[in-house]
Amino acid sequence: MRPPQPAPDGATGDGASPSSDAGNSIPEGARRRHFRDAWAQLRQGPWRDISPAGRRRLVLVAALVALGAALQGFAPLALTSAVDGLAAGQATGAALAAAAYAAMAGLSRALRQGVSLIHGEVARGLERDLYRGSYAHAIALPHSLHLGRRAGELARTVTDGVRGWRRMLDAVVLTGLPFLVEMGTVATVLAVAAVPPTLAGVLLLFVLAYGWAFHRGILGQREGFRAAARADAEAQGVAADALANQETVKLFAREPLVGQRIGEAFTRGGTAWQAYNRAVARNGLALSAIFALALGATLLLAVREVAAGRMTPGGFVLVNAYVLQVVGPVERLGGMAREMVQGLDLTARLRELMDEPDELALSPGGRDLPGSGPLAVRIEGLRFGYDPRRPVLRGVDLDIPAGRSLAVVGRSGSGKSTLARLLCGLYRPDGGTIRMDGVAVADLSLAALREAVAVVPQDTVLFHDTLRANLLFARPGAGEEEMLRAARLAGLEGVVATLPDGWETVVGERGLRLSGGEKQRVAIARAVLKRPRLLLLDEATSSLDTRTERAIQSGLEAAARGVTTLVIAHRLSTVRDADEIAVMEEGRIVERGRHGALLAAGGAYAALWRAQEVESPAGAGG
Ligand SMILES: Nc1ncnc2c1ncn2[C@@H]1O[C@H](COP(=O)(O)OP(=O)(O)OP(=O)(O)O)[C@@H](O)[C@H]1O
Repeated sequence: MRPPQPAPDGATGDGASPSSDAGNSIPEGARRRHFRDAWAQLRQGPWRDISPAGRRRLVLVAALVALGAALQGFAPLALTSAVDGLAAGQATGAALAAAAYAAMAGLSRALRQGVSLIHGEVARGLERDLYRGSYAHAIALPHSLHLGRRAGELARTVTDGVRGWRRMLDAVVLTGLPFLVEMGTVATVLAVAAVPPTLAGVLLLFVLAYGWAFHRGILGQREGFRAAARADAEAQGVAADALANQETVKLFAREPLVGQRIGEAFTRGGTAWQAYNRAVARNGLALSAIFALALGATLLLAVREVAAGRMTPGGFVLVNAYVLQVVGPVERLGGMAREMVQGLDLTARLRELMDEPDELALSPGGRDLPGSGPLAVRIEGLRFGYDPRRPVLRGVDLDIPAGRSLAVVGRSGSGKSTLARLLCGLYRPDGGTIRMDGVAVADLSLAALREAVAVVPQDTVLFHDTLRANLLFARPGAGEEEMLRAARLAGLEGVVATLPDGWETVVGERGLRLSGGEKQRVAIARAVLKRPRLLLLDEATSSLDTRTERAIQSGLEAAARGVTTLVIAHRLSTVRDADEIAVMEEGRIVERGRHGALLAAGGAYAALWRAQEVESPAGAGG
C-alpha cells in the first residue's frame, strides 16, 4: 500500500516543513552557488512580484526592526548610568537614567510586537503574489510535462517553494537585520564606555564560541531533522494511500491490517523525532555549559576590574547585561542559518519549475486566426511520437473543407486521439504541417487556436463546482437561454431535471459524483456553448448507452451543422453519415471515402464494419 516514493509532507514535529527529497537534491558544495542563485532570483523573481505599496511597507518594517534592535543595544548604557549615578549619590540622575532604560527596553519590545504584525501582513501579500505567479506558470507548462508528474506533485512544489521564500524573508528581516544592528550598537557602546580590552575580548570570544557551538549543533541536527521529516512524510503517504483506497479496504475487510500499517509508519516517525529531540537536547546542554563558563569568567574579570578601580560598578552591570543579552541574537542567528538552508531546500524545486519554459515560450507563433466561420483544415505529412523511439503518427495527410465533417476510425492505439491533440496544439509535431484556413498552427497564438477549437475528450474531468459553473466555463458571458440550448442539444436537460439541486448541483472532485455518460453530456454541452470553428469529438458518446447515444447524436449533428467537425469513433454506426471517413492504421491513413464506397471497396473499413456487425448484429457497433 505504501507508494514507492512517498511525497514528503510538510507536517513535521516542530512545525517546520522541509521537503525530504528536495533537501537531498543540493550537494553541500553547491550551497554557496544556490545562495547566490537564490539572491539573484529574489531580486528578479519574488521581489519583482511585490506591489510598490508592499515594497514600501517592507522597507518600513525593516526600518522599525532596525530601530528596535538599536534601542535594545543601547538600553544597558542607561542602566550603567543609573548604577553609576547611584554609586555617586546622584539620585535624580540615577532615576532619570533608570526611566530612560525602562523606556528604551519597553519601546524596543513594543516595536517588536508591532513589527511582527505589519510584517505578517506584508509577507502574506508576498505569498499571495508568489502563489499567483507560480500557479500561473505551472498551468502554462506544456501538457506533456503535466502528464509526466505525479498528481499533487506540482501543487506541493509550489506550496513548498512559497513557504521556503517566506521563511527566508522572515529570517532576513526579523533575525539577520536586528542581529547586525544590535551587534553594531553593542560594539559601539563597548568602545565608548571604555570597557577594559580583556573584558571586551572575553565577551567577543564568548560570542564567537557560542555562535560556533550553536551553528555546529544545527548542522549536526540537520540530518536528524530531515530523517524525521522523511519518516513523517512516509507515514502521511501510507495514511493518504489508505484513505484513497478506502473502498478496497472495506471490500476486503482489511481495516485491521491497514490500521496496523499506519500505526507502524507513525511509530517510525515518532522514533525519528525522538532521536532528533535528543540531539537538540545534547546541543542545548553544551550551549548552557559555554554560557555558564562565559558568565562566570566575565563577571570574575569585571569584579577584579571594579576592585582595582579600573571600572565603575555601572561597567560591571553593563558587562553582565551584555553577556545575558547577546545570547538571544546569537542563537537567533543560528536559527536564521537553519531557516535559510531549509528555505533554500524548499524553494529548490520551485526555482527549477520556474525555469521550465512554458507553452508560450515553446510556441512563440503569435498570429490571430482571420475570419470567423468554420475552419478549413489541411494536414500534410504529419509526424509525431511522444517518445522519439516510438513514432505514433507516421505521415498523416488529411483535409477537411470548411463546414464539413471527417470521421477518423481505426483500431485502438492507431493514433486517432494523438491527431486530435496535435490539432488543438497540446503537442507540437515532429514533422509536417497543420494549417487552419491556410495559417500554419505553429504560427498561431495558442490562445487564438484554442478559442477556435472545441474538444469533447474521451474522459471528461470537471471542476469541483456547480454544473452551471462547469458549463459556463466554456463561455463565461453566455446567457441563460444559450446555456439551456446547449444543454438540450447535449441531452443534459433531462439529467439536470432529475438532480435535487438542478444546475446548482456540485459535481464533486473531477466530476466524480456524475456518471461517465452524464459527464460526457456536460462536455458536449460545453463544446456546443463555445460555438467553435472546429469541433473535435473524440469518442464523444462512448460512455452512453445506445439509446441515449442515438438521442444525442441528432443534437450533436445540429450543433455540428456549419462547423468543421472531426469525429473519432469506435462505433462505426455513429459516423456512417460523415462527409468523409478516414481509416487510420499504425499512424497512417490507409483508406478514405464515404461509408457506402468504403464498404463496397471491401478494404480495412469493410473489415472493421464486418467485425462490429458480428459483435452487434443490429448495425455495426450500435
Ligand atoms: N501521453 C502519452 N505518452 C506516451 N505515449 C502515449 C501517450 N498517449 C498515447 N500514447 C501512445 O500513443 C499511441 C496512440 O495513442 P492514441 O491515444 O492516439 O490512440 P487511439 O487511436 O486514440 O486509441 P483509442 O482508440 O484506444 O483511444 C498508443 O500506443 C499510446 O500508448
